[in-house]
Amino acid sequence: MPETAPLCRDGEGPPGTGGVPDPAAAADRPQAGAHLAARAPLTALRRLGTGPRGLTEAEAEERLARYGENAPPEWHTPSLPRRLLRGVRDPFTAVLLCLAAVSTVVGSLGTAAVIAVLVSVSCLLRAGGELRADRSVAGLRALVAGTVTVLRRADAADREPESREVPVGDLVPGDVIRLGPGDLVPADVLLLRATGLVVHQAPLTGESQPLAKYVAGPAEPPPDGDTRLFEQPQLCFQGSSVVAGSCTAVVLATGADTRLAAGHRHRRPARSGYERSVHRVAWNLVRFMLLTPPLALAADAAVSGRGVEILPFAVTVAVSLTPEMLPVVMTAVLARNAVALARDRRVIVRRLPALHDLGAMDVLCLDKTGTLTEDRPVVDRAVGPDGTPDAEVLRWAAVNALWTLQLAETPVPDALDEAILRAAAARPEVAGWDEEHEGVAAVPFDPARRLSTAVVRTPGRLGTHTLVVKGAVEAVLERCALEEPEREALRERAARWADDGLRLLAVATAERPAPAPGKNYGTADERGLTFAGLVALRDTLTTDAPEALRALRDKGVEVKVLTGDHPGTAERTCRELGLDPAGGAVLTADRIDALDDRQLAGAAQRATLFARCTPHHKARVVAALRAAGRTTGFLGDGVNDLAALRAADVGLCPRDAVATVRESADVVFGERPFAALDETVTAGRRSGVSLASYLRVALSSNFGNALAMLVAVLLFPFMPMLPAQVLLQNLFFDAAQLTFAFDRHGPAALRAPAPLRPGEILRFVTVFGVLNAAADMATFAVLAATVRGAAGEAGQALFHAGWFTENLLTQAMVMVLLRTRGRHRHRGRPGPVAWAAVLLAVTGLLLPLTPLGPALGMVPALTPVSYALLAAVLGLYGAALAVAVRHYGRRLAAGRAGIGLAAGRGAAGRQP
Ligand SMILES: Nc1ncnc2c1ncn2[C@@H]1O[C@H](COP(=O)(O)OP(=O)(O)OP(=O)(O)O)[C@@H](O)[C@H]1O
Ligand SMILES: [Mg+2]
Repeated sequence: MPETAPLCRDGEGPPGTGGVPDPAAAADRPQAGAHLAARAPLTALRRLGTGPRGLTEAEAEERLARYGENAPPEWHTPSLPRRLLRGVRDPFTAVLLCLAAVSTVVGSLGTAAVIAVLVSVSCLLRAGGELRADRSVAGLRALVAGTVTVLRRADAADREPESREVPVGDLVPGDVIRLGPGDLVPADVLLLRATGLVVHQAPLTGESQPLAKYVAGPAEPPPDGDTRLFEQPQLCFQGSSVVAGSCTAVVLATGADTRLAAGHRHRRPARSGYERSVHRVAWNLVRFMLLTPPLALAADAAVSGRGVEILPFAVTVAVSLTPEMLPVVMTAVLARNAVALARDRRVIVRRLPALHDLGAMDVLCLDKTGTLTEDRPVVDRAVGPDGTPDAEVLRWAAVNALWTLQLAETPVPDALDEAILRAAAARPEVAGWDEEHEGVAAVPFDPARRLSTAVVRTPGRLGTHTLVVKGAVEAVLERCALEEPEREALRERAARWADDGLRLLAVATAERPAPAPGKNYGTADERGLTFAGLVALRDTLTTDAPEALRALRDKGVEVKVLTGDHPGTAERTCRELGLDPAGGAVLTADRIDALDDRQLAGAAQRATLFARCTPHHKARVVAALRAAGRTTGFLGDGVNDLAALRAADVGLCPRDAVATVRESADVVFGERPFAALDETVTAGRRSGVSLASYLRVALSSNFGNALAMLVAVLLFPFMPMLPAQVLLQNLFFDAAQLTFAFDRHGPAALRAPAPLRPGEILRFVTVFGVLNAAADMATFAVLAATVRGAAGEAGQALFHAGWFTENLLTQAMVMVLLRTRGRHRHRGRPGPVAWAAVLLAVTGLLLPLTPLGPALGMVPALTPVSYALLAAVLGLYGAALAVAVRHYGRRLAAGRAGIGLAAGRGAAGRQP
């Protein structure tokens, strides 16, 4: 806040009259355009058919029926047709559709039909998976749905409105609401009164700097037509969040009429680390796929010159390279784990890809107050400047708390204020504290300033006001008129108490002549204060935190604490949690300020505790950790955590977090966060490991096959497999791969973070794809030797049957062997993937023997010798795979990198 920021005076805002309902005006639905017209509060209230005392219950009910629910746009889940359409936008689907078009043009209608079936099945399965996941989360949405403080009257005769909490969805135009720090602006509103209000409008404007909002005084000219809508000081919009201060406002537009809803229709959400990883892998494949048909044609032209006759085959090779089921398996893996978390642990994953990021997370930053502690502070003692108990200190602290609450009209008091008010009410020695003073102005607590200030009339002294300031010890002491040694002594006393785990607030006062009418108090008046004393409070540790954090560290997730509190208090908390902050130095905000981003990246990795952080510091530390290549999670609950939560790879919060935090978090815990943290991380890792093993298997096998077929075109005067055969075996393989969504993993696989690394995956796919192609070449050699005797068509049918069988057998083998390394494998009964592999192998062996075989152009008439040779090729391939997996896994482990084959750490999607 700038030094000259005004401390708002009481009584600012519209006069408490008017509000005569104007039914005619109320009848026209308030549209977004009405915002601009509605600058003067009184006019707006009249046009909305309401008054400063809000609507009656009956009016609100009638309007709710008329305007509908005030649902934020992200609640509107897309319909099934829209989901299906979205599936078509996927790059693989797009390529497949192109290939289908080419097939149709060259008259290969069968191929086109098979591709159409593949695309439809994939889109349907994917949309179904998403729908299921959305439904399960929607069921829990009520659990985290926000409420808002609204002023309503029982009936028109009722003069005084009652302030009560209603679900955000029940808000209607004309409602008068109150907002405080951490609240999400639930609709488009016009301010009636505001005190130190600062809002963050990034979701609407992308502007990261918070903006002050206020009611322009009657003397101030109305903003001119050029002032952009979002910059108008008297308007706040749905989707913005209150960073500091408070206000009373009238609702102008709700639901689909808000600016956010209007903008939402045109915006695409940003990509997460996971999406970037998958995207990179996908585009590399697409490039290769697009290259395949021309490559096949060119190769053929060079060798045998069959021309367009071979085009259907070339298209088929490209199709066989496509992992059609990739989007399906990806969605299914994530959805299945998210649904299980919602059902079993009441954990809501609001953004599916966040589950992968959670599994990749290798450092978790935690807020202290309210997350690691209960945030139910109790006043322990209040002492004067000399360190002896002094009731006067508690009295001033209570006066500050009461008047900041009253004048700033914050809907809910913060925990420290509540504790002070409770203590003052219970202690006879401060009796009467709430009647002696009358408040004049106030600035509510702001985590960046770490202060709250109230101005009250001084009893018995007309024309004199008393400024009462309370806040963090350092922030208050630096504003007090004290000699340096004295200030230092007070700081030291505070540090000693903080070491005992006490939370501290300093209190100071100053008498000032009342300013002339029209002049306001400014933050510059908070200088030269008289130090009154300290209030010490106790807060208890969340009982299940130590155990949960230990479990997390055992799983390779580093834990760091980022707090706005005193370093001493925070250090004590860390020790009680079993985190040793002394190992790495404690970084305080002033030290963080002294470091540039690069230095901070190093320092942030070493430190465990970061104290006296403002919201900005918390976000900087998180960003620095990410820049250092760490996948960073943030768990917090307060307004001061919002920026950090947004800066993290994955943001987590408890259910009772402030509304803005809940709306920004990727994962919301429905019950105690620490009770479910371990399982949530494990679910994330399970997703990551499943996805990585699916990608390894599907891509290396497809790549190997495509490579082998391209080479075969060069070597043989006939096609190594007919298009229909390729497509059919592709279909079988795809179906088998769907089981990856249900894959099980041994505990060893889940012991370390499991990020998807596109670079590693592509390298793996290249190595194992070439190995796979080599096995296919060996198969070709055996088959070529076998069919040498059989002439023409019959020989080809034999060749085709042989390769069909061998190919499905190798794919089955790849499914089992490339999934996970030995000790990471699930022990016990074979899982769904193993069963699918068996089924695939059996299909490969038996299908050519059924009537379908000859219908597809396959005649299995291999000699026993050929069978023996093929078995040998298969055995050799299996052995080579096993050796390569072991070798590759060890190399990866040595390089501290992993794609689920080995333990590793690092950021998903950010390495080259
Ligand atoms: N209502 C209040 N009035 C005056 N000072 C306050 C108030 N609430 C907090 N403070 C002071 O400001 C400091 C910073 O508060 P902030 O809310 O940023 O973090 P915190 O609650 O201490 O810790 P955490 O970041 O772990 O939640 C507190 O440690 C306290 O000294
Ligand atoms: Mg907190």
